[in-house]
Amino acid sequence: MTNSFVIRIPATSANIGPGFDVVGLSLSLYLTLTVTSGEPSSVPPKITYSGEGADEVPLDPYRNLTTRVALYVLRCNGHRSFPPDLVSIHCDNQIPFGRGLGSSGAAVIAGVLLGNSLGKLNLSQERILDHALMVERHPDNVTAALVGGFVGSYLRELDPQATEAAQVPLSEVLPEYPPDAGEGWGLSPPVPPLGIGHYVRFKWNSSIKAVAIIPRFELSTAKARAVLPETYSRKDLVFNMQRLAVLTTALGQTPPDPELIFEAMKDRVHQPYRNTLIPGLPAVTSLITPASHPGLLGICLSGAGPTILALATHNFESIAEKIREIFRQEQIEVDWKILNVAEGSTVTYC
Ligand SMILES: Nc1ncnc2c1ncn2[C@@H]1O[C@H](COP(=O)(O)OP(=O)(O)O)[C@@H](O)[C@H]1O
Ligand SMILES: N[C@@H](CCOP(=O)(O)O)C(=O)O
Repeated sequence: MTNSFVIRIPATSANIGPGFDVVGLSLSLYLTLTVTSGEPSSVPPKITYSGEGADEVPLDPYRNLTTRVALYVLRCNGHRSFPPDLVSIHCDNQIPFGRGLGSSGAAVIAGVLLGNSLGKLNLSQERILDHALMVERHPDNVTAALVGGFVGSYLRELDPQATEAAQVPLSEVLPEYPPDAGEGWGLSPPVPPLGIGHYVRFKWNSSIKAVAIIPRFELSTAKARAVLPETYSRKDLVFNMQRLAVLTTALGQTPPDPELIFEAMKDRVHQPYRNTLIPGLPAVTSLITPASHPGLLGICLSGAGPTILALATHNFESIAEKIREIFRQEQIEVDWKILNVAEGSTVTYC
């Protein structure tokens, strides 16, 4: 007899301008896993992909990010490997890789929910987040992907022992080899400390949609983090905090105030440093305004980029086409999509 369940995770846009590593917004593009169990066997589960990333993602369950995370969760909770009756996992992916739309955060949440379901672990939402934060160490994408909506989160300051447990290198959290291939496999993985991440959902005015303008090139989050400085001036931090404090309420107000939101989506902590990696970004954020494009509320880099996120209530197409024109001047082609704010992740048993 076969059983199956479906895991669905939304895309996310992190930062929304000033909220670097703090806020995230879930968006209506999805990573969907269909997981099938059947007769027990010693053969590893078969992984297949369709959609975004299908031609580049590893299909070996000991190398694929989602299944490695699932294995990590299983091993933290007393299961050595995948259950023998796990036959196949099909991933249908709408979230483009390396574009700042939270593909890796979605893959990580998918992995934690997969491990939780396969091991019948019944982990609380808080514990699910703890496991995800051992892998993706900034909370903005994973929290929004898990709970949905417009979300602010912080990492709790841990005691020295828990800090050590939460700082082990990713290669130890997610070793890449199969169970019989090395000494390290016998060791227990680092179990997440309790209550690493905490979050709150902000209100969101439902007339606001997100236009994602997606350049046709990838930029890894790691590379876009490597260009950021270690320290900031008080002036720049105050600039961002003032705007973030206003933004988290302004996007829930009716009607949304374009002038207030446009200024509140400005940033001095990450976008200026990422300009060099995303030709066209300075022009996009300075040339298109609510005055030039009625309906526009604000523009920011989505996550670590290169996608641009324009929040708007109408005139979506003209905003997107203007941004396309600016990128064309830099010889960069884009695709664009009008997205809604999405609900959080779901697991549905068939
Ligand atoms: N559905 C997925 N399954 C497996 N690996 C994935 C999946 N989505 C993303 N990844 C991995 O994450 C990488 C992209 O992560 P990252 O650089 O953080 O960009 P993003 O902004 O899309 O999260 C991909 O190149 C791939 O290695
Ligand atoms: N706060 C992070 C967000 C990265 O998001 P991603 O979708 O680009 O992975 C950052 O700005 O580095």
